[in-house]
Amino acid sequence: MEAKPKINGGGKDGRQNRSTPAINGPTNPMVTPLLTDLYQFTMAYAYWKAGKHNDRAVFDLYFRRNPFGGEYTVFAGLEECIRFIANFKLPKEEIAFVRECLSPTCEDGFFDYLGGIDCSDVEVYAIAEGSVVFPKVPLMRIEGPVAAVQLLETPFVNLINYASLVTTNAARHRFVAGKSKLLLEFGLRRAQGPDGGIGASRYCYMGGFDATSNCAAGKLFGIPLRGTHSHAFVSSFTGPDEITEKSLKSQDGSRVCKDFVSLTQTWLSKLKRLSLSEGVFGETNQSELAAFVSYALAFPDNFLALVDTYDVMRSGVPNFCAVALALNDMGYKAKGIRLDSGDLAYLSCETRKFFHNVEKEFQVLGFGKTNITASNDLNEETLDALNKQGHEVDSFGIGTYLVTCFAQPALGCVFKLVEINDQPRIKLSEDVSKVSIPCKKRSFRLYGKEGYALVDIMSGENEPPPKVGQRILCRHPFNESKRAYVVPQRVEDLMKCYWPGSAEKEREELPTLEQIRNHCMKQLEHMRTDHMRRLNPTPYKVSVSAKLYEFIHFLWLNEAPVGELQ
Ligand SMILES: Nc1ncnc2c1ncn2[C@@H]1O[C@H](COP(=O)(O)OP(=O)(O)OP(=O)(O)O)[C@@H](O)[C@H]1O
Ligand SMILES: O=P(O)(O)OC[C@H]1O[C@H](OP(=O)(O)OP(=O)(O)O)[C@H](O)[C@@H]1O
Ligand SMILES: O=C(O)c1cccnc1
Ligand SMILES: [Mg+2]
Repeated sequence: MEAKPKINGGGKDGRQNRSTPAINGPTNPMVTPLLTDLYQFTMAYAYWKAGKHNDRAVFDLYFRRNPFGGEYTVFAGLEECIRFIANFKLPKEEIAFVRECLSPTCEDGFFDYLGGIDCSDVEVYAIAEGSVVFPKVPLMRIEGPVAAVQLLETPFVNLINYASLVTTNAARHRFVAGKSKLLLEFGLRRAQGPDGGIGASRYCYMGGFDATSNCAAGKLFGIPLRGTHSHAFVSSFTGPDEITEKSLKSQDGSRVCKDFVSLTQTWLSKLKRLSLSEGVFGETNQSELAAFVSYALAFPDNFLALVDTYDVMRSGVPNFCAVALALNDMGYKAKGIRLDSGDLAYLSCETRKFFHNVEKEFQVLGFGKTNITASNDLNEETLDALNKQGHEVDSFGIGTYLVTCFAQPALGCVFKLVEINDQPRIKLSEDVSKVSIPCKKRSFRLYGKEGYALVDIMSGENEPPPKVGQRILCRHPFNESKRAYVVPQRVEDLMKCYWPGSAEKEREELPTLEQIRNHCMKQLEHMRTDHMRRLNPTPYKVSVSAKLYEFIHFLWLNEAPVGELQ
């Protein structure tokens, strides 16, 4: 079943002028400045008390490891961050609550200051939403007064984490399913709450799904809506006698079939008599047939049937074909079936054979190609297994594993201070992968001769950018021996300004969901397949310039105390 929702705008203002920032607030009204960790407010107070709150800070938002054992991630959630920052304001009631939560010794002046924060002097630079991204490279750089930017940490990380994780999950499912399959997101009932459900539908679409069953997401974001019907519909019928209104007007309106139930029964008998069905089925379930007939009478243009309530090959598929052939007599083309249990490879192949036989025996052109949708706890592994076995499924309905990100529940984005008052800062760790990369940086993607991305490189903000045709040394940020020269054929400057604050810069327009999705699909198509494969994918190289490398290690040694052996 297909529905075409009206797109209600989704808050795209399409304007670039900062003086008219008509950016809607976050999709979820629960996203307010209070949706943060208490320590952001306690730190804000301590910054304020120390007279440090307006120190100019630079934070990077990035993740450390790709999810799902893969070597790529899709960046998502940026629009929501910009909507949040564009409308950032602590109302009186929220300030009163913060006052209650903090120590009674906190001075009044701080709460006046909190009420005045509006992010008009915060700058946000980011990689385009829907881009393929890699560990350690900043997805976003947030600059501004340290206390204000600190308040953005938790909501920003929250808005990016699940969005990027589920978009990546969707992209991975798309990669395994292949381009030609229709992918339907069916996860709302299993998602982590209403926001998880709405977010999943939006970001799965971004990551390459074709449609969702979630009506609210269809209305909010203009995502195509699709659906079939459930087992309850089938089992709610007890037999053909239940059907009282049996007439059906033909598709062109020229004829009326007074008893569509009888027409279907006639077709069922013909199917039974066919040599093709010898031994395949005897008596089909008549209550199932009644359900299918009723559905066809309600939606003659959109007839589809869930065929596994009783027995797929002995009842569901023959019953479907009987109704579909009766509809064909009346000028309608049946849409297809859904399989929701059993061996989906085997059943889809058997069903396809049955459809082809019907086409041949009754000369119904195209019947063999009738759509087969499959669902039932599908995930990357089961899709991969079906591919290996060979199957005849055209569309996959995927819920639980997709939207809950069952294979990995969090991406692990972090928000780290990299510079304050023009002083680069570093966070050290015993675990090298957790050492932050200091400095206000720029990042570039360098493309090779064959058009594929070769490496991402970060450099200090004032370093000259890499140039096409000019050899540049790309160094692993922490491993001295890992380095390579690259002569880029194309250089892409990854970070754009999405919120200029008080800087005299153009604000990047927020693209529509459809544009982000297209960008995402294009980016994934241009990835080298060895980075994309499921088993042992090749890591994509993330590097720093020679100068930044030297500086990281200088700062590292500078900040790390020398141990003493006794
Ligand atoms: N050919 C196949 N190869 C690999 N996995 C499959 C194949 N067909 C189905 N699956 C998966 O196997 C699992 C079967 O689920 P389960 O064992 O619950 O049986 P079921 O078909 O749902 O049966 P029931 O009707 O009893 O619920 C699902 O996750 C499904 O996606
Ligand atoms: O399997 P998922 O990937 O989560 O896809 C969504 C599932 O939701 C529906 O039924 P539900 O699971 O509610 O009931 P069922 O398992 O008894 O069919 C549908 O029939 C799918 O099986
Ligand atoms: O439309 C469907 O078939 C559907 C929707 C949600 C969950 N399972 C199936
Ligand atoms: Mg199920």
